[in-house]
Amino acid sequence: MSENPETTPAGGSLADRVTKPDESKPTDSSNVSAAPKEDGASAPAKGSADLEEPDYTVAVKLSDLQADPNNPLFSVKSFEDLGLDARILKGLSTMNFRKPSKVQERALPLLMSNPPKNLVGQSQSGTGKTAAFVLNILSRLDLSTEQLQMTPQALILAPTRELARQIVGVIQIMGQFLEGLVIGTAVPADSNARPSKMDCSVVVGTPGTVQDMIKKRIMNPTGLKVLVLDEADNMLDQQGLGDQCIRAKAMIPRTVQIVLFSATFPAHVYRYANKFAPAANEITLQHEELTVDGIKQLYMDCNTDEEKYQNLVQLYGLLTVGSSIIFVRTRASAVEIEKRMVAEGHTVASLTGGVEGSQRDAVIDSFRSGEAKVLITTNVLARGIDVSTVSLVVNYDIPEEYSSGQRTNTPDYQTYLHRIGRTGRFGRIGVAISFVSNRNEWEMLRKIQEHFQCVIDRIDTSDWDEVEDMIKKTIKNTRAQADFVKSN
Ligand SMILES: Nc1ncnc2c1ncn2[C@@H]1O[C@H](COP(=O)(O)OP(=O)(O)OP(=O)(O)O)[C@@H](O)[C@H]1O
Repeated sequence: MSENPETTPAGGSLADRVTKPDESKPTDSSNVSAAPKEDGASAPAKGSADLEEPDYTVAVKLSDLQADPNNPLFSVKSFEDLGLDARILKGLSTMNFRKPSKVQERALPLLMSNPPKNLVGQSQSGTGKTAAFVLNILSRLDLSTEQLQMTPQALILAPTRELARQIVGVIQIMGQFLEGLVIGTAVPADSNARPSKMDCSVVVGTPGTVQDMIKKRIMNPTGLKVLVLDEADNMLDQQGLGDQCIRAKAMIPRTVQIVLFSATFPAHVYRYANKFAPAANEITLQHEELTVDGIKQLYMDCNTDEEKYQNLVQLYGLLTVGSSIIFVRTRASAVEIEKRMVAEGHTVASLTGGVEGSQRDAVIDSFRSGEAKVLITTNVLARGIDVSTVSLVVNYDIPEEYSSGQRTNTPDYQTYLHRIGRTGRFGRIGVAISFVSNRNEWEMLRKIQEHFQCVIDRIDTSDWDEVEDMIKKTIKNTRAQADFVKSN
């Protein structure tokens, strides 16, 4: 069992309802593009197909990547071919989604066929799994009466409040032309807030809060038709979350379509996933297929912990080229590094599970909007978070497996992959740098390369100008495979 030092606080009680401003009219586009800034994924505002990064050299267009059969974004069909409702197609077009990705093209027919079948779906980070499950849900909703609009028909569970809020943002935009669609967010409340009833068509939340709401009859589960677990391997495997998911599932109709998605499904969780979603259709990958070509993986030798810090400070100028996420092992070191860097005049923010409720929302929102460009965090944000401007990820500490609360010196392969996957989203280019300061970390890095059959190159820190040049050059190519393909 992989146990992260960070877990989502469970059992909060606030329902944060998001209701359409005017049910009779589709939300206007100014409202829509404002939404991701404060809440949802950053990409839908501009659309991944329509990068506006004028300073950067765009070497390969998204359409080229989507035409390459070896690319996870490849597809032969169009969204129209997938039989989606015209109002949903209109939502996709405002997001600038021109063609489905491979996982969308494969998953949607399996998800949308009748009678509904369960699905266990795997695809690389940043390849559009969210749209795959959201499109199925939107297609299955019956919003023909007010009562139906106010009764949850689909439930999406995610491991963190940040991811739940992000998914709400995606549904808001994708479903903006569906009259009567009401979305509820079920995440832990600030301590003084009162829960409001989940009178909505779709609920997105963290498992502890959802379970609590069903128990307290704040949420009525009897009309549910679809249950989605995003980051399903983590949800089923992580201490606490797994039990909460099972209890939530026991409270909802047995007839629901169960959909599990993740970039990773380690073997022991996969077997369990098949029990959770019986007789499911499956879309799976080999672990050598899991790394994303657009993410350039590097490492930096640091002799001591202090040298890790000094290298981070040296990198600061690069961290702010786009946006960056620094992953550390513990909440305490996130806070410590933040304090030290701020005291030295750098602008950084930190987000850990030690912070709660709306305070956490304020930090992630300022990171999404670009106000804060460097975010120091723990594994709490390793999964799912989609901020398209993130061009650099730093593993200040290499992610490690825990056993009975103790470190094991064994790399946490899944977390490594999810962490680096915060960059290089949907065909973009990103850089991931791991700091290595002792023999154990070196050994873990070696195992990671072996496991994923990938090469992690060393950065020579004897000449910082050169380091800067190399990283900048990589980051400035916004599309995956750009340089790698063209220069070879
Ligand atoms: N068909 C599409 N065309 C253009 N952009 C897309 C398409 N599908 C998804 N995207 C964009 O790609 C980005 C990544 O999508 P998403 O967050 O769903 O990835 P994911 O597979 O869930 O990744 P992770 O495993 O990290 O959670 C998002 O910004 C999304 O808006």
